[in-house]
Amino acid sequence: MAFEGLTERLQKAMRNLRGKGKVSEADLRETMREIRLALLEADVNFTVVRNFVKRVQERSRGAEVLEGLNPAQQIVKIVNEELTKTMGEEAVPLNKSEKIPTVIMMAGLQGAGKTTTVGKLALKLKKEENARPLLIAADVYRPAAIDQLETVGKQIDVPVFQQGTDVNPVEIVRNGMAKAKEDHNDYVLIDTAGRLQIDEALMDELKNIKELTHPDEILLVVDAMTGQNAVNTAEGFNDALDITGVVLTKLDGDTRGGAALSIREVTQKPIKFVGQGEKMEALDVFHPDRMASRILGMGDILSLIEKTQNDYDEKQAKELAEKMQNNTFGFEDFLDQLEQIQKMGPLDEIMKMIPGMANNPALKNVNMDPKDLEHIKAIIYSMTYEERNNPDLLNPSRRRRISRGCGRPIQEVNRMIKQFNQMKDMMNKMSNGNMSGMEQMMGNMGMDGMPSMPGMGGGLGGKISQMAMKRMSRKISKKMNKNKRKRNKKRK
Ligand SMILES: Nc1nc2c(ncn2[C@@H]2O[C@H](COP(=O)(O)OP(=O)(O)OP(=O)(O)O)[C@@H](O)[C@H]2O)c(=O)[nH]1
Repeated sequence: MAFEGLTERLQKAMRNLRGKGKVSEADLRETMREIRLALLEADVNFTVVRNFVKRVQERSRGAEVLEGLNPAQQIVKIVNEELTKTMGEEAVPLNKSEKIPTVIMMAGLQGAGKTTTVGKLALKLKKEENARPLLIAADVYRPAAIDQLETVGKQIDVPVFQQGTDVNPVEIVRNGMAKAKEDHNDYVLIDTAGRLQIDEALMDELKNIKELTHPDEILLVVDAMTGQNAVNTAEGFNDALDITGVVLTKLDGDTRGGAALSIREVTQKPIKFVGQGEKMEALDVFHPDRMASRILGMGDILSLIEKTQNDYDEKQAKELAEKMQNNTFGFEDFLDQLEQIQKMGPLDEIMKMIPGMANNPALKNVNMDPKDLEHIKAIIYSMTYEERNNPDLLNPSRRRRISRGCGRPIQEVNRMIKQFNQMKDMMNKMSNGNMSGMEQMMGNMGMDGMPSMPGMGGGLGGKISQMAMKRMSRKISKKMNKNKRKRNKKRK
């Protein structure tokens, strides 16, 4: 799971401050030492770590006294804000040309995910802007690369311009650009060659393509799993090409966090997108604040809502919310959800976006590996219609019948039903305004045991969660209104 170690270590560092009315200089030094080690272990660039810790330490010392926040809560808030700042404050949109086509040149080392990202970005533009992109295959050194781009193009139904491997790449790009003008494509995405390492010949070729096309974007694709190497690669490409942004791929893997946290500060270039899976849909805009929350294990509810909004219609979402609230969520709905979730990406990543779930031990028990999904479906298919809609009917003899029907062991049937009930219970609590998710988050952050706040469930931590909830609900309603406006506009 991405950032797992870092999240745990940062939470542990801040837990040391738990329950302290006043943070002594020694406490602060110890916490900063832990934070520094956590970041270094996550392969964050040394200078970035030094600057980060210095800023957090300075701000924590002179901790601006916020009404209602105790020192420990303030430090969590400072760490969150500084993590965000390190990654660039705000999401940076794609540069666009006033005249079509907008030219996006994609660069990166072999295997970083360049070709895949070209396809993902083209699909995103097509879906979100109704764009008509053209992809140009300019990697002539590996015939397989051209085939791969052709396959991607077919998959997303976007044309690919290619001239095989015998024509000079700059010439291919020149011809591809002419073709795009002729066909009035509004975007051109150029898939350039990759090498195992940065070399002069490659850089010269890329410079020539840059000179020819004056791209609006030069996006460097780097593999998040390679940590410091990704940062060094970004530095090298940036020196040669003056890139305009970075796409960080494979954030769905168990990357430690080094690349995400270092690239912006080292290169001064924004991370614009993140790749979070192999599927064509798995490309998301990079939001530094959401990534900071995710790293701190505070969840990323906004991205989760966006993901669901992309895949659900409003009616479905409303029905689901009602079912959660009335506790009438049954196995039929569960099947629907499983299929939706399968489309969104790996389940553990989705769950991590829910506040408090990142390091939740319960999550480790929610055993829904994609390969188990078919078994889960088989179990549900062996239930009668009544049983699916009223899981309380599932007594031992019915369970044995289901087990025989689907050919899965009874233990597995029992486990699945138990997990389903746990999930249902959690959904019901969260949707009925019982802030268990938020409480858990505060618990993880070492904020439990604080005096309880009137109007918020018992025994939870202080004002910061109230503030976070308010901010979050403001953001959510803003986002939903924006999406509504977009939809209305589309309808017109
Ligand atoms: N899990 C995961 N895999 C990814 C992601 N992006 C790309 N990949 C996979 O990484 C592998 C390499 O991706 P490519 O797109 O072929 O890489 P490339 O940079 O074009 O490589 P060359 O064509 O060899 O220069 C493929 O198996 C992709 O499916 C991602 O965000 N997550």
